[in-house]
Amino acid sequence: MPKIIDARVIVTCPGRNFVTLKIVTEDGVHGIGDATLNGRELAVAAYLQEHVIPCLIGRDAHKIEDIWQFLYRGAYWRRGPVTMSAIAAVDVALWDIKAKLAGLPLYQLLGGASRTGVMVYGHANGQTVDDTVAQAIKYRAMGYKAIRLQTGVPGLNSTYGVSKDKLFYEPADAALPTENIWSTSRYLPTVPELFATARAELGWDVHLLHDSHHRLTPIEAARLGKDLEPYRPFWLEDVTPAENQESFRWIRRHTTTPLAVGEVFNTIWDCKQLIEEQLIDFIRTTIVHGGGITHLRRIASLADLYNVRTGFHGATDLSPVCMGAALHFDLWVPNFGIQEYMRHTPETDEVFPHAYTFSDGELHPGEAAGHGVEIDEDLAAKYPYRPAQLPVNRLEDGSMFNW
Ligand SMILES: O=C(O)[C@@H](O)[C@@H](O)[C@H](O)[C@H](O)CO
Ligand SMILES: [Mg+2]
Repeated sequence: MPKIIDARVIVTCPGRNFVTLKIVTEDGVHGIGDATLNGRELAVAAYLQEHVIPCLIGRDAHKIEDIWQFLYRGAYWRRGPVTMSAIAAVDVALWDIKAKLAGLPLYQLLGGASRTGVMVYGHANGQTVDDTVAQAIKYRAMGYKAIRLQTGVPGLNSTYGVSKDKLFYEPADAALPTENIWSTSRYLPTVPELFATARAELGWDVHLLHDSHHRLTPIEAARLGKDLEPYRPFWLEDVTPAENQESFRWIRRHTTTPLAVGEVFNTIWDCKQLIEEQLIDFIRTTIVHGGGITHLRRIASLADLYNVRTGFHGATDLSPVCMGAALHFDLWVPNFGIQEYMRHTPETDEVFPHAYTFSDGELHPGEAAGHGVEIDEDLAAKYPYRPAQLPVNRLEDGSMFNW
């Protein structure tokens, strides 16, 4: 058996913080998994270091399912983003090892390729509608077949998704949370205007998406969905918080705009009702926050029964390790929808050399054995951890709101 003899947590900040778990077996094969939880990185690092790693030493790296169940059931305290990100890191590192030992790219172990490439969407953003559409035109020229449009809201200093960097967006911008101001009434009219201009300029041969970042009530979301129907969006993302899964019934009753949700979910229990009642069209939970490949596979299989497709989260805080693993999953999963692809900084790409490549609006995980992503530990050590938290939002009258 490939016995686990060492496991270590690597925290590095090549432009932003990433937590990576490296597991090493007796015969020298190693695997890595992403454990990054934006703004709460060290909680996962400590969970792994103090509570998980001691349990891994001496185990058979091939027993992925048994180790998953051990960590999930064995903790007694189930679910939650910290626990599930830690389990995901172990799971992905073990899948990496298994595929390396088999000498195969990971997607072959999952069931082989179901498609030739993974359609991705880019994140076009700008202060004004015209700036955003100009960015979208650039994405189109780069070959993207799907583009998410985010624009500034007149009268608000900043809003989710709008930044000075155009290929990546980094919201965790300070050691303590930045305070933003939010107004739903100012925001709501901007999106249909953005989509009308985008359709006029870009035409219909491109998928357009939008993220409301959990800021609407169900009935406001229903209104936005109806207003966008003429522009045929690919999806509206995270329109309302989903702790109460039933609330999506209200949106569903009023609009045919497809709905995507779930980047903050961490288990199948967060989306069971949403899927079984067909209240959503795309599930966004990704490998690192959803318990790894082993658990995501269960979510995707349930979703497949109800015509819900995958649309994994892929912002900059999901490390190249998560992206690599997600792309193997995407290439295989029968009910694939789309994959978010926000590029990493050149420094991040250097710390995490990877086999995945982009061309013609699609990513491909590559043919390297394993998931195809490595970490350069010497380089990683040159970028020490920097405290950074996500922003918060207040309404114009000072009330705390969802960011
Ligand atoms: O869809 C997305 O990419 C997001 O909603 C993220 O930008 C999200 O805000 C960050 O991943 C939070 O860490
Ligand atoms: Mg989002």
